[in-house]
Amino acid sequence: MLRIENINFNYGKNKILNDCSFKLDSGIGCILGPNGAGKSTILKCISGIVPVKSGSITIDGEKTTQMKYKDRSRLISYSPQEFSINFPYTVFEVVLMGRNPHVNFLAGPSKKDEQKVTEILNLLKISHLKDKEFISLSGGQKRLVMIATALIQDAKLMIFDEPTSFLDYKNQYLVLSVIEKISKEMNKTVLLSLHDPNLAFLFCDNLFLMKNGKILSEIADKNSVCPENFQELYGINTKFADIFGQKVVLPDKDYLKTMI
Ligand SMILES: Nc1ncnc2c1ncn2[C@@H]1O[C@H](COP(=O)(O)OP(=O)(O)OP(=O)(O)O)[C@@H](O)[C@H]1O
Repeated sequence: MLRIENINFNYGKNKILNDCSFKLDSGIGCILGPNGAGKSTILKCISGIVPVKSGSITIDGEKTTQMKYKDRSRLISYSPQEFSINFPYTVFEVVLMGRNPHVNFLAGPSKKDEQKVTEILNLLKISHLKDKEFISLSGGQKRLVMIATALIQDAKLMIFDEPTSFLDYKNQYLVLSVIEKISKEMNKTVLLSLHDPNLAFLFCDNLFLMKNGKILSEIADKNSVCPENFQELYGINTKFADIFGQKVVLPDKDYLKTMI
């Protein structure tokens, strides 16, 4: 499905992405890595928000870098880490905008598009916010609305940059459960970034470990990730456990004490 081959990206003279390659065939893939590793940058490159300097990005064999904006928007949705909307749009209007790639410019959104907004707001349990102005919402509520806007775009590949940031304990699980449900039931491929490896173990099929603008391994089955990988990635010792059949990682507290 998604193939990233040797992509490079600079901000000015600073090399940010260095020959990154990986592939994601289906399901949910997660990029894990320390602050500043380049996670947001690579997601922006794949979404076409920023242009890659060299290398190739394809979806089902089609080069996305050469696509027109509207064609790419039907193929890839992108939910950013930060968002700002200054106009007093309601939540309903903001989510409806997610349908733009499918809407005929002259006819405007249809009743069916509006129905989809209601469905997605119900799915994310935020229908009570529908008439509120987006700018009046809390950080976590805004995050849920932006997730709804991405989901309604109905793209083949859905990209979410830290979809759990600002969300409370329950809503982190709710959002990832909705993403997982949509990925499974509607056969969507998802690429996201997270900071919590336990959420990644719980919801994601493949992990891509990223450090200093490089993907450390091209394909990382989550079952093969081990404490050595986390030592290389974050420079801390961790302990892995199996709890109720679920892989879990915890930092080694004795090791943490040696760091301070
Ligand atoms: N607009 C920009 N101009 C210049 N440098 C930038 C810009 N955006 C990001 N960078 C730099 O690119 C590098 C990678 O940033 P990026 O946001 O991709 O990392 P990240 O892994 O997503 O980090 P975090 O986990 O902290 O969100 C950092 O060194 C950052 O300072």
